[in-house]
Amino acid sequence: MGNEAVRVRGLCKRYGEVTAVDGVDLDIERGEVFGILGPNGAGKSTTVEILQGHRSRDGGEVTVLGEDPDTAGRAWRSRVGIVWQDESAPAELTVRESVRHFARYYPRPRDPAEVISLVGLEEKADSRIKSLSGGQRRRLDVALGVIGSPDLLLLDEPTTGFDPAARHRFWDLIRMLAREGTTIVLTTHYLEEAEALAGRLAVIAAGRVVAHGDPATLGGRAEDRATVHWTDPREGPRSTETDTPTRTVAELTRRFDGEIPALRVTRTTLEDVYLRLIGQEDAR
Ligand SMILES: Nc1ncnc2c1ncn2[C@@H]1O[C@H](COP(=O)(O)OP(=O)(O)OP(=O)(O)O)[C@@H](O)[C@H]1O
Repeated sequence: MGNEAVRVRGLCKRYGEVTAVDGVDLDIERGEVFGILGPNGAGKSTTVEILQGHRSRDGGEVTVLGEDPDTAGRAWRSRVGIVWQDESAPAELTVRESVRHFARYYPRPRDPAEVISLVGLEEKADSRIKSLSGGQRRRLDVALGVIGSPDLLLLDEPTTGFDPAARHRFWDLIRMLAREGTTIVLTTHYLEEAEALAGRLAVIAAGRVVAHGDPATLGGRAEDRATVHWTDPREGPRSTETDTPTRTVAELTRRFDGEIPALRVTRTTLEDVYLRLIGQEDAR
């Protein structure tokens, strides 16, 4: 076994007539932050649940931290942190009680107070879970996912319902865990989140990987032309596509003899590329 945290070959999963996962291959290195994108119903959660060992598969090979999640035991489970789409910690417990409770399941847990602070729930530490807002509840889910100092953290839509500040705090937490060497696999519908966190991404549509790579070059993004936008005092807003935006800006600088009104240079966003990839799939 090499440096791989996750190796998946030809993964298939059916629910009755529905083929949810249809031949997925994934290679995720130890220490990577790996993002899985895709539309609703693409098969992302099913794939992550299979990696977690919480769902059986109909075909293919899966190795997670060197073991098959279908047969791996307690020691393996303690090395894999999970953030569910809907966690069900007992509603009557307080935040602090539940984090301490879950810490006891692990051989080398983090400090519960530290984890509560890392997810920004200090002020709610003594509140009962049932009194938390949706976003606070989700932050608790993240706390329960990281309390065991996992080697691999599997997060299914971890920031759904987070306000912008909580999302940025979560990103800081993920970056800290990544620096410590934790491998992180997360699904998300927020493309700026994928771009902020993931070193590599896979886009899944209709149960298949339709593209994978780093966010900067995914789907040919790096080869796309730039667009230079400016406002001409007589003609109004103008823009031009170009392979040489620096030259275009230099020409405009000469034309305007200095400052170019309302200058902007844009490139294809990850969202543009994603929608293009998904659009191609829809057209099939
Ligand atoms: N327990 C289940 N029983 C039957 N069908 C299921 C079950 N779970 C998922 N499916 C179906 O499998 C397909 C993939 O679902 P999955 O939840 O893996 O998608 P997803 O990419 O995570 O979607 P979302 O972004 O909406 O969370 C969908 O068509 C879904 O309806």
